[in-house]
Amino acid sequence: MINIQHLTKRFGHITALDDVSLQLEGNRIVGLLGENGCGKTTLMNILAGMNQPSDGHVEIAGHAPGEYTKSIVSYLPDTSNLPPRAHVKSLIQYFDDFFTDFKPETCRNLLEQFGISVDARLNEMSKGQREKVYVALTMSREASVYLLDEPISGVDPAARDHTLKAILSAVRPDAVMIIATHLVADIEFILDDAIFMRHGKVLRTGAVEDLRAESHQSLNEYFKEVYAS
Ligand SMILES: Nc1ncnc2c1ncn2[C@@H]1O[C@H](COP(=O)(O)OP(=O)(O)OP(=O)(O)O)[C@@H](O)[C@H]1O
Repeated sequence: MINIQHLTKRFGHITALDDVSLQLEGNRIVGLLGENGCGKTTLMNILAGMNQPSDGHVEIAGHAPGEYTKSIVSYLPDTSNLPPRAHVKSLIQYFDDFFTDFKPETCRNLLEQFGISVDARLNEMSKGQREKVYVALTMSREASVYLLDEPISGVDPAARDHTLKAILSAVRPDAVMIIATHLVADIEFILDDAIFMRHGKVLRTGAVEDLRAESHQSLNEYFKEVYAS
């Protein structure tokens, strides 16, 4: 589904991504993990068609990121550009007008599970509630690729499991979902694969089950060990 070959992204003298190659199949949930500034958001932005590679090659379902891939990629960026004064119901309408694969009923259902009224305004909500609105909107597209950048960092720990289960209930079975996060302990139970990044490079990649078996520890413990060294 996603083929990345020798991808490099430079911002002036900063190399945010350095010769990254990855192949990601459908029907997988992938954790994109690593320290601050290691290139996770840059990679997501390139896959979402919001930023251009400096070098290398990216294909999603056989197409370079652009108009077509935007129609099959549902992206939840780490900072929202949705109008803060908008009511949730207007955002549902906006997504419905803009994305042909958007399912308003799925969105209302998710919001109900999160206990969020469609009459509420974004700027009247807490950070965690706003994140849940963004999750509901993003997951209500019948996309082939879901890109979630820190989707639950503002959600309180007690509600994270519930939010992640709601995400899982909405993801299309043949889709690939990439979740960039620092919250490895909270999220590892839903991951099939993990990508560890450092300084713009892929440090380690593999099935979470294999990483746990090889290291004899949880993904979170293994993650801490790798980044402590
Ligand atoms: N528009 C930009 N202009 C200049 N440098 C940038 C830009 N975007 C990202 N960078 C730099 O590229 C590197 C990677 O940033 P990126 O946001 O991809 O990291 P990240 O892994 O998502 O970090 P975090 O976990 O803190 O969100 C950093 O050194 C950052 O300063």
